[in-house]
Amino acid sequence: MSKGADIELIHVTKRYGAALAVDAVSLKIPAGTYCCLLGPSGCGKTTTLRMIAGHESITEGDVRLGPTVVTDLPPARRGTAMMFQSYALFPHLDIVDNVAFSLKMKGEEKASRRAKAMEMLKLVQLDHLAERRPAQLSGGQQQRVALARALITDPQALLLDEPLSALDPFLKIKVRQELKKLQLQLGISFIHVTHSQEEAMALSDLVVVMNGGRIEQAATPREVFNRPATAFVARFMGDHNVLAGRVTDVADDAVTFEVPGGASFRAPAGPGLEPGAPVEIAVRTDRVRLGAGAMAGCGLTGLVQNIEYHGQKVQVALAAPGVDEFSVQVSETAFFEAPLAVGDAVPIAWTPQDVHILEASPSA
Ligand SMILES: Nc1ncnc2c1ncn2[C@@H]1O[C@H](COP(=O)(O)OP(=O)(O)OP(=O)(O)O)[C@@H](O)[C@H]1O
Repeated sequence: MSKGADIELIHVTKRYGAALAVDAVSLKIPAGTYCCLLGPSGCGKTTTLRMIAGHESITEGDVRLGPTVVTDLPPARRGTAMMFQSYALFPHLDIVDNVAFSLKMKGEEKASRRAKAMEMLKLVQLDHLAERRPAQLSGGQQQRVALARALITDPQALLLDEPLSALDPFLKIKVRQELKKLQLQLGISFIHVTHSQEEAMALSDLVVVMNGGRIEQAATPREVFNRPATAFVARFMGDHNVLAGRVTDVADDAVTFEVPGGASFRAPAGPGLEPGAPVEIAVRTDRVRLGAGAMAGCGLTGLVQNIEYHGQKVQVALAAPGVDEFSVQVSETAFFEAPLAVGDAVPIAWTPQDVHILEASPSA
């Protein structure tokens, strides 16, 4: 059982003068969820997080935590806690006093607040460094102090703004695992802002992909990866080819569509797919077959532009008529059974089941 509360955003909008930073965003984050707000720079994810925390006023709409509308409450009275990107530790205080600071502000007496701070430091495995100052800790350790300091207020949700961005790649993965473990242990929601799709996929129960102040898709990592709602999501998550074409034929269970270069493909039928309708599709780069392994019928031939060796996989970039960029991921074994070179012309194919039809973007 989770002790946290559901968080709900109801048509939340933020304007800075004439600029619309967040545009009528509605989202429900069930209690006990690891949620990542994911998107490119400027998409409104930090502003959304800050509005949940109460560090930014809400122009229109409401934020609810459990049964309480917290829209007009100050940060300390919302039941949320925020961990800042910079960690914002006090350099002149030792680690215990840094963690205990918010309890001091509430007037809690010294022995009791230091005891609670030590408990929090144990939780993040830093109790052995309690007497040190922030400057005497590594980046990863400072980050754990910041975590302990946010958690000491016993929040119903923890808000994290790019918590891993200052760490080196090795530490990033280690701390990421610790964050996930801590969230499961505490049972409260963590809402984590990141521009890294890899980070969001690794951590989340719920990935919220934002673009231009709006939500493009909010779903599990698997759903977002396998069934990206829009071309933006497919491109942002990566490992997908996005093709634009036009429907040429509609049967009961399948449609045929054509890309500008003349190649035509079949895909599962769907609503709104009338003859002549423009359509955008996504095909995972690891579902495409090349060369002798490619089935007949697609009629697309690609010219190899670039080959990158990635260890387990080899990434082949191709150009084809009517298709600007096309990327295929081949297993190392398959690639070296029939190696390709830059300049080779090679048949490309995939099955209709691997074609995913995309919707129009809400921010388009
Ligand atoms: N205080 C402000 N005044 C005016 N515009 C702002 C302010 N803060 C943010 N914005 C604008 O609002 C939009 C959303 O900003 P926000 O910081 O939420 O984006 P973000 O997705 O978190 O980006 P990043 O990854 O770069 O932090 C941007 O266009 C930004 O320029």
